[in-house]
Amino acid sequence: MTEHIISVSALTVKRQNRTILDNLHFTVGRGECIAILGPNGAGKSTLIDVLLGRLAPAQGSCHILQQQPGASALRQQLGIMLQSATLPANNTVSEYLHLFRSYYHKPISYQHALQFSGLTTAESQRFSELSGGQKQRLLFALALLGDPQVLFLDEPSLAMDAAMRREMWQQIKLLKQQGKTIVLTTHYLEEADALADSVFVLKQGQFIASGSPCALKAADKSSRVKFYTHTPYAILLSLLPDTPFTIEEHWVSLQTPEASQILQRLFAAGVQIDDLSVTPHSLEDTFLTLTEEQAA
Ligand SMILES: Nc1ncnc2c1ncn2[C@@H]1O[C@H](COP(=O)(O)OP(=O)(O)OP(=O)(O)O)[C@@H](O)[C@H]1O
Repeated sequence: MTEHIISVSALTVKRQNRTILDNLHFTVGRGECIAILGPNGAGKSTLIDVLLGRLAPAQGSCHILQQQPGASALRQQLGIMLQSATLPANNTVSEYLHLFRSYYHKPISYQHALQFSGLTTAESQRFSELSGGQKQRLLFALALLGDPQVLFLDEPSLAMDAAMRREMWQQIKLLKQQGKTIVLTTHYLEEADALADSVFVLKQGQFIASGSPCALKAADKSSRVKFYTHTPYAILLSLLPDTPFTIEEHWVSLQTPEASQILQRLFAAGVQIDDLSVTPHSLEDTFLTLTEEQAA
């Protein structure tokens, strides 16, 4: 049986009598990574606040390693990297790593932490002298210092360039293999696709979809079709009465589960099509479809 490191049941959170999280259920096993996705204001930070014991639920329960959120026994077991975190400007990378190591009973080695930070050549730089991405990398390394069982990563790769982001993804994958349980919130859907075993899409405090990134993408079978044509808008509209499409400088874009039927119809009507591309959905498309469907 899977060991549940995190279990959340019937969780409801209210602020000023307004329901912010509504009857959420989920579990996370050892070595699993879940990604919480959702548009602005969906309730992601609120959920993290509850899991960290900073906010009490109105109803339901949360347990992390069989403890209530906020329990002192959990402190050494959790690694937390929050989007809002910052550090005083004048201390160096090396000073921060030494200082934060001293907070833990069984910290990872200084060298190992430095490796996680990716700042081996910037050990003596002050926090204020680091780039946005380097600051994030340092905060990531600090979250790992106590060799935690559970990691909370809130927008971890914000401000990172593609190379730095991919390097951090590799490290997160290794941490999963070592059995760390990870709760990730991110706006980079590619990040959720690369790292998460399960994705939970939050909208107005409720999960509107959940599953593996593959399952979510497979459930949404539509593809994105794009082509170049000089056929007038009115003719395209008459051929595609039920398919929403956009046209911009002769480029037509549409999203449909029936790409081949639609293209056959256009070809049969003699529509001249150039530079055709039909691409399967990315997790981002699926996410947008889901959140737009709910809004509609
Ligand atoms: N301190 C607060 N008091 C009252 N309402 C709040 C408070 N903090 C957040 N909210 C409300 O709770 C809802 C969820 O906010 P939350 O910050 O959890 O969303 P989010 O998904 O993290 O958004 P974002 O992606 O923009 O960070 C929003 O409607 C927000 O206005």
